[in-house]
Amino acid sequence: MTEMYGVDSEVGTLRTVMLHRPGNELRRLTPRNNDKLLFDGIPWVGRAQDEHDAFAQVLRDRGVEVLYLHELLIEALGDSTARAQAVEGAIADLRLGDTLRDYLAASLTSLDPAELAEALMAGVRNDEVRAGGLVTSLLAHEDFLIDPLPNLLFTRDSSVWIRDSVAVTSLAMPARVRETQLTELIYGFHPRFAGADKVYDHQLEHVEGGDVLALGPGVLAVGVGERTTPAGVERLARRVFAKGLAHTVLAVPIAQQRATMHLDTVCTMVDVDAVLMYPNMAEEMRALAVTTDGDQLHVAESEPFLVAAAKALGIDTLRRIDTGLDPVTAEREQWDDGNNTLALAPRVCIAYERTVETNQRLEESGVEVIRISGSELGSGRGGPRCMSCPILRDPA
Ligand SMILES: NC(=[NH2+])NCCC[C@H](N)C(=O)O
Repeated sequence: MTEMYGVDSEVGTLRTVMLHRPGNELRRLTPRNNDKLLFDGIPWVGRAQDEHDAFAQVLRDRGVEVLYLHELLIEALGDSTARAQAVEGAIADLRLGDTLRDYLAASLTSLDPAELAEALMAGVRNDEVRAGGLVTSLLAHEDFLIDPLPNLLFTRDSSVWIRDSVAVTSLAMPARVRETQLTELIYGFHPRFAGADKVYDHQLEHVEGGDVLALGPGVLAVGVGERTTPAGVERLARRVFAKGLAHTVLAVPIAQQRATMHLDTVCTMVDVDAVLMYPNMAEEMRALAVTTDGDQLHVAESEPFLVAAAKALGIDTLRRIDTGLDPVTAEREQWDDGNNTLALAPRVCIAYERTVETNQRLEESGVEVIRISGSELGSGRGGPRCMSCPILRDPA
C-alpha cells in the first residue's frame, strides 16, 4: 500500500499538506477584538483568499496534494458521534449558562455537517440567536457565544505529524484553544486517518505545532516559550520516546515576545543540513538535549542550539543562513515571517515575496525560493510554514 501519511523531516519532498482557506471566521475580526484574536490588523478577506489560493496553486503545481481543513471537517462530521462530540465541545464554555447552552445544543444539533462546520469555525454571535433568558440579555450584542477561529489559517499549530503518528496539539492562547477540538474530530473520525496512531491530544500540557521542528529522522527540536510550556515538551518527549518516534528531543527556550511566539518564527530548515535563522537571536539560542534509557528522561547540559542539533543529527555542522542583512532589516523581515519558509524539498522553499533580503540570501546559498504574496495573509503573523501542516513527505 502506498503511504498516506508520515513526516520525518522538515525538508523531504512534500507530498500531502493540509491547509485552511481563510473564510468567514476572518470576517469576525474588528479593531476591538483583533488583539484578543491574535491578529495585528484587519485583513481584506477577499484578497487574503486570493493570496491563499495562489499559495495552494504553487503547491499543486509542484505535485503536492492539498487537503483543506474545512472539507475534512465536514466529511468527519458526517459521523453522528463526531457531531455530538463537536456540539459538546462548542458549548462547554462556562460563560454560557444552562439556558443558552441548552438552546445552542438544540440548534447546533439540527444543523447539517456543512452548517455545523461553519458555526464551529466562524462562531456564533449573541445577536445571531433568539435564545432568550438572562445571560443573552446581559451579554452585549457583539459578544460571541461560540468564538470564531481566525487562526485556523495556521494549520501548522493545531496538529503535527511525527513520523506516522499524529499529535493533536494543546494550544495555549484562549483564542485558539477550540481549534484542536476540530483537528481532534478530523483525525478521530475522517476515514482517511482511520488507521493513524495518535501520539498527543488536546487535553494534555501545552504544545503548539509551530514549536515542533523535525530536524531529521529521530530528532525533534521543540521551542519552549509563550506557547509550548516546559511541561508540554516533557510530556511530548515521553510520548515520542515511548512510541520510538524519536531518540532525541531538543528543548529550545525562546524569548517570550509577539514576534517570536514559536520556534518556526526564528528558525526553519531549508536543507538536510541548513537552517534559516534570525541572526539577532541565533547567538543566544541554546538547547537542552533530552534522551531516554527506556525508562527515565535524561537531560543534558544546555549547549548552543546549532551544536546540540548537529550532534543529535550525527553531522559535523548545520549550515546557518541568516534572515536579512543588517540587524534592522533582519528584525523587519523576521516580523514579516521571512524565517517562516516552507520547504517543498531539500533546497526548495516557499517564502513571502516581501522578505526581499532574506530571499536573496537563500538564493545565494543555493536554495530555490518560490515567492508568494502575503500582504493580507501576513496580518495574522504567520508565513508559509505556519499556514501548512505536512501530512506526507518523502524521506529526505
Ligand atoms: N507557527 C506559527 N508561527 N504560527 C503563527 C500563529 C499566529 C497566530 N496569530 C497566533 O498568534 O497564534
